[in-house]
Amino acid sequence: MTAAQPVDPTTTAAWARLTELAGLAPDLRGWFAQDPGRADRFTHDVGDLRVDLSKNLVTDDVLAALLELAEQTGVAARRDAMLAGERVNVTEDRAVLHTALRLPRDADLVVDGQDVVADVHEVLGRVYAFAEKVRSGEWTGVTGERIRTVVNIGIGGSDLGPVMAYEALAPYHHPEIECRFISNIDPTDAATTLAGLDPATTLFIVASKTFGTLETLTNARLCRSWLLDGLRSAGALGAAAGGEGDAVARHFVAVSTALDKVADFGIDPDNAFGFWDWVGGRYSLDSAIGTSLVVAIGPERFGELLAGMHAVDVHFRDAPPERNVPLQLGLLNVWYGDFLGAATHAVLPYAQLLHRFPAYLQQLTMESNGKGVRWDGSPVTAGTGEVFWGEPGTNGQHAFYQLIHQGTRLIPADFIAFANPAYPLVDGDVDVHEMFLANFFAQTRALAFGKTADEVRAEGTAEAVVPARVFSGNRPTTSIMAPALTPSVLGQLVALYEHVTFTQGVVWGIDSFDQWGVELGKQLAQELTPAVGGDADALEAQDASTRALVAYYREHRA
Ligand SMILES: O=P(O)(O)OC[C@H]1O[C@H](O)[C@H](O)[C@@H](O)[C@@H]1O
Repeated sequence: MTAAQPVDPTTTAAWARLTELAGLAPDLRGWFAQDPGRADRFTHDVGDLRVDLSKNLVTDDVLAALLELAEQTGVAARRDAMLAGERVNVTEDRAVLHTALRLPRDADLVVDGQDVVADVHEVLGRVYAFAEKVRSGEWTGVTGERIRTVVNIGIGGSDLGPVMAYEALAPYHHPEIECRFISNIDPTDAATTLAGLDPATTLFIVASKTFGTLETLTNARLCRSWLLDGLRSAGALGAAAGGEGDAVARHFVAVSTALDKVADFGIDPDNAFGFWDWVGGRYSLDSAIGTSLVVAIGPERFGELLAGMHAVDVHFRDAPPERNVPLQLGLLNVWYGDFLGAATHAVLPYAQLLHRFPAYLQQLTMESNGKGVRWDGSPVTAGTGEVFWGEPGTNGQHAFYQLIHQGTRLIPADFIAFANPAYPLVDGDVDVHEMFLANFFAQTRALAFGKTADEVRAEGTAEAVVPARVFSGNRPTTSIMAPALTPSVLGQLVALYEHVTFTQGVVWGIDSFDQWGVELGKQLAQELTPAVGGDADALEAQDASTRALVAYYREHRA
């Protein structure tokens, strides 16, 4: 079964009610002053995450209307359809089962007669066995030396998730193995990432769901040449019994749903780890796409990441709407985007280790919900897909927070922080992490409650400067805290945002699991390649601007 027709959210009674409520002026100062239970009532736990929604621009009435909107647009029914393996990815006619990747071994899920749980755990077992061999040094390169560097070659979902999680879990890395990541087709990426590496101790993981992505296959070929040239000039290629083939077999593994193409590339199918078309690229960190991460942190820790994700899946499935955190966060995003005019959403981790988390979320949220048609092909009826962006605190404070505090645009922000630092350091007798957290608490407070003109005057400020120093407040934030950034907590955060994204998509009637919008550029790049290379006819077929740009390139290249 595919999905029911999307409901037009703007025709629901809840939408009408929300439109009315959007006309009321927000008043976080007043709401907190009059309602001592507000912080408590708007704070929920999901797994190890404490999520405080109370500094959002919502009243009980708004929240109730948002929950009605979810009901009237069928969020729960579609969630259940997704979890059961129905083909909710309508435009690609596929099931959407990233949640199956973290089901425990004894769970039950049969889709189209296929035992999905058994399939998932079979591949997981192979990935774990491979990772253990690399970690223990049993897996060697052609010269018999252990692997010291793992280079993941992938892009989009085959890069952003693994990089983000590798960076986030630095304290859990194997001490003798470093992972690096090549994604961009800019040759600088391969050149700088490979610089200083020893081919004899380097292992490549070519990660591509389709195994047809130009960037990844080009980079994989560059790396293969680098490997073979390096081994040859070190006189090491002769050590490989099978010559080049054996070297590639010892130094290249692949992750893909297209195992036939992996074999065509020359990678031994025994060294390939599969996954399934029901895993979207941006939802694939917890599939074999995470192999580099498994090598880095080990199977046990990766298992904790999966368990953390599963805990949030269970919450999303079972928690009642009044306590369902991903559901409420998704609805809040709809509230800000469609009723209060927000076009962007900041994600501000107060954890340096999460420095790639906003970039990861950009693909998850924007490739999922940046759509103008609904899953039945009709145009969307409301604004969709806000721009996600962010940087770790406190760096952002000294850069763009000015605009969040005093600018004319509403920017809802998620603040993420941990009670325990990854690296506790003291400056004299000051705990630096405490200083860091004080900034997190201060920012969310300043944004919510601002500073009135009278408060500014009371500090003795000259009248002419008072307006510039006033903070309006009523700038919404969600605070997410956890005891520490463990693999489980990272998994919880990822699953949380996956379900936030899903919720928004359903309200808008969007297929959050296709990405047709990336295709045109890819197609035109292929068409343009001959023109860039000097083919006059191909150049002639271009528009005037593109012709001139290509001509500029050809005139100026060295
Ligand atoms: O994993 P691959 O098949 O190589 O795809 C890599 C990426 O490129 C595509 O164009 C999509 O936009 C992404 O969703 C995908 O993650």
